[in-house]
Amino acid sequence: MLIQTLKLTHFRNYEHQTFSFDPFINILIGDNAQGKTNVLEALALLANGRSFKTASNQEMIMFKQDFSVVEGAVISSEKPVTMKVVVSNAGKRAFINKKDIAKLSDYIGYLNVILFQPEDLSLIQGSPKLRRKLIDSEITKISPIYMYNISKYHKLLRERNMYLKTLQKKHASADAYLAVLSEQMAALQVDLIHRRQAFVKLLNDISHTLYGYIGQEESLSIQYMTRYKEVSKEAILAKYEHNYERDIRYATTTDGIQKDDLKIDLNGQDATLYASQGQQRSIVLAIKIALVEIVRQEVGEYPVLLLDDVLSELDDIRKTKLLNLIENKVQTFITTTSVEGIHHDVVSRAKKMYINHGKLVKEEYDG
Ligand SMILES: Nc1ncnc2c1ncn2[C@@H]1O[C@H](COP(=O)(O)OP(=O)(O)OP(=O)(O)O)[C@@H](O)[C@H]1O
Repeated sequence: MLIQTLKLTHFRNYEHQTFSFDPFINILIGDNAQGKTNVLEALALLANGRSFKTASNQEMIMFKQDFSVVEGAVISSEKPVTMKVVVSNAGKRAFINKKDIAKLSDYIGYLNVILFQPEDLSLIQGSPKLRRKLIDSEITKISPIYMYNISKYHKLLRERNMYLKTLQKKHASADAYLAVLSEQMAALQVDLIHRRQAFVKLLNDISHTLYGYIGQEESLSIQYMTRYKEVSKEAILAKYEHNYERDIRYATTTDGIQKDDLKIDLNGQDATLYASQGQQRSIVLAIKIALVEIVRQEVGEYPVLLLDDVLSELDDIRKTKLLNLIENKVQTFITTTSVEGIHHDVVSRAKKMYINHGKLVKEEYDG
């Protein structure tokens, strides 16, 4: 997959700006708060129909404007495709080859991006929510069925929690409606757990090898931890029924995949407790490159890699390993305040774009 051009209209601090990109390495250079990450956000919006920074449409629209437009010319499955997202306060509209696409699941898939930000370095020690978000967003990109089922599950979960509140207020016990919601959620969870397990198995296999390549000696293992001993509709439903009284008392669904997590170990020891800062960086790096590889395996093409200010967080060895692994294979966008610290070979081959106050002020290949 390749992004050839990007056109921004009233997007964040860009009034009107067009970019054309290198098939391999693109470096966006500029001082802080000039609009480098905004470009990556626009690319991810183009790919996924949603921002990685905000759920608010208003935030993406330039101050004092009513809408913003992000358009891109992309090569997907070896064919040229135009993708466009229009953001207004009324919502977002997405277009493929100028055709209005009503369902997000029909829009995504043309362009896959993997984002690596400094925040990702807290993946190991951060809350389980971060790790669930990672697997959910990555599986969603390669599986429209997962995307559909996970959003249906969250809708049911909200509905169930609201209904539990009603029952709590009325001092009522579980009834037929609660049973129906629980049954639907149990069935969906079986499917979602199986898909998460298959994805994490792939992630484990690939990142295990990559972790060794990065130069770490320990053995990395990543497992999906479900709270259910038996993953079947009957067993999950039985757990729900067992919890009815407690759920009503606290007006919340105590069990479910919204509580699951990843178990990350080094040589059999819990990485959240024992991994050093350097080991954690290597684990996250291995996971991110594994995600790139998973897209290639599942979709048949490499995704686009977005490295937001992350190179400065990696030491020279890890930086070199990362760049070697993606070299001449993966279209990559790097944001940085300075090219110092990025290997000279990489810089000289890259297209360098200088950003100042929401404008592309200079672009060049050499130097
Ligand atoms: N809706 C908006 N309208 C106009 N400007 C905006 C909007 N949203 C953000 N900005 C501006 O965008 C700039 C931030 O851009 P961005 O996050 O891309 O910075 P950056 O170049 O990546 O900086 P850093 O190196 O600090 O990460 C800020 O100046 C901010 O005021």
